[in-house]
Amino acid sequence: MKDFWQTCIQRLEQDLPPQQISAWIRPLVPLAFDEAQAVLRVAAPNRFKLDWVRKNFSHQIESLASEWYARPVQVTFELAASPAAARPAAAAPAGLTGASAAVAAAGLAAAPATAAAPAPSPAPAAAAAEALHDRSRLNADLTFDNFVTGKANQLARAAALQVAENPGVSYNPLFLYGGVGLGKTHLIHAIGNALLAAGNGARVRYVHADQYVSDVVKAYQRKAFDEFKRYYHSLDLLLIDDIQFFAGKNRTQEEFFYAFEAMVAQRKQIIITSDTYPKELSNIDSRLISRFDSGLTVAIEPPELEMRVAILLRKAESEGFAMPEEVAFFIAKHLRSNVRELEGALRKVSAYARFHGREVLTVDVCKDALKDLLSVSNGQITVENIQKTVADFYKIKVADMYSKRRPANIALPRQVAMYLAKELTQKSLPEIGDLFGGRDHTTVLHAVRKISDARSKQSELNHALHVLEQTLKG
Ligand SMILES: Nc1ncnc2c1ncn2[C@@H]1O[C@H](COP(=O)(O)OP(=O)(O)OP(=O)(O)O)[C@@H](O)[C@H]1O
Repeated sequence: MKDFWQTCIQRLEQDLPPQQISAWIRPLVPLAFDEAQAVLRVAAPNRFKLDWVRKNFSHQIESLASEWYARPVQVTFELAASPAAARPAAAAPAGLTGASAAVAAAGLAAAPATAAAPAPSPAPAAAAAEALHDRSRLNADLTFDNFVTGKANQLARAAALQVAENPGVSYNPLFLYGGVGLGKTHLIHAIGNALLAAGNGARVRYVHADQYVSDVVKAYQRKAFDEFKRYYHSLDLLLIDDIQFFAGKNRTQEEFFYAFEAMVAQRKQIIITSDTYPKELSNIDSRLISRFDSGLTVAIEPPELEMRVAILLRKAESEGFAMPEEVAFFIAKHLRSNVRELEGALRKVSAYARFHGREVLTVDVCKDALKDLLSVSNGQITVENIQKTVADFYKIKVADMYSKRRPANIALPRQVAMYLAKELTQKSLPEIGDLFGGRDHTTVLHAVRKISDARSKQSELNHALHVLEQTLKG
């Protein structure tokens, strides 16, 4: 068993970052392998790690064990100091269920010394870890392990991992921005969860910007600003989601400014998410905007096709739902805007297949299940629609799209709209020119080339185009 465990760690080291190995895998202790039942018992040091490992790594460990023992092996996890781990295993202890009970009843070898000392349950360390976790308001399901990576988010993920490993040191603040449903919230929970799991008692708090605003209001009403300040300033990691909701909330912005200054001065980590990059935030104090931009600002882009397929396959697998690749490709080709939309589609397809008793999921079944979603996403995009959306986005008048005026603040949006018209509609260059106030087709061609070239070099323009495409595709 020891040989297996060593190999298992080595194999996991090839797939997982070192931080995850030291946080999750090394603290585990293999207790015994029951030959008759093909069950491997593994102890985790506290309840939090136990739940996490069971949820995120049991699958990988099980398949490695099955490979090693050349038959299907079940892995069960238990608390290291729990009576189950300590018992010499003559009879199943009360409260144990399923495989653990079977294993205990089957009579296993005595647990190793680390796990053998009888201890009162629950272990104090586990209780403390749980309490920290509850206070943090983190969702334990959102981890690095189940965050699918692709071109669209690899930078953001790398920065997030770096910050989770060296909080307060590498990038402070870390500012993540991107459109709806692209995984910003997921990623910041993953950072918080990783930090908690490292088990050094860090004080972590996730808060949505709206909640922070209402905390400020409550502190104001109760005249409890000192307490409010003490709490926020004492955190080691503050994760604040959707900061654009601070717009126009002056008192909130002021309080946040003080919290920000205090935390950064003490090398406490702040991570912020937003739907746009700092300079584009409206109604936010310029002092704050410059602070937001003073660490590392990274975009999360909408996922590309391959990544959308990978997300669908991964999510289907984790829900025990068999999805053929061609079905995943079909969904991913039609639903392009964000991950939340993909999750919704997956739920629909799986419910539909279950309801109609379809065991084998085909593209036709999928078309039926997603009829509504697909008709919306295939809705016609018109040049008029593009002109209006782009004008709103850049805060100019729609009439400027056809006018002959050429100041820079109008010329760029107009070129963007021409580019999108070429990309998203079937119209020819002369037809697009006509719709832009009777311009020549070479003007349109110039705009298309210019924007397409600029988008590959300027990440802000690229992001703006993604947002516009997402809006237009609904
Ligand atoms: N790369 C990814 N891998 C796996 N799941 C993802 C990924 N990106 C997003 N998700 C999932 O998609 C859903 C939406 O993501 P999330 O809530 O993090 O988006 P968001 O960017 O914070 O959006 P909003 O701005 O609307 O709050 C979540 O269930 C999340 O777990």
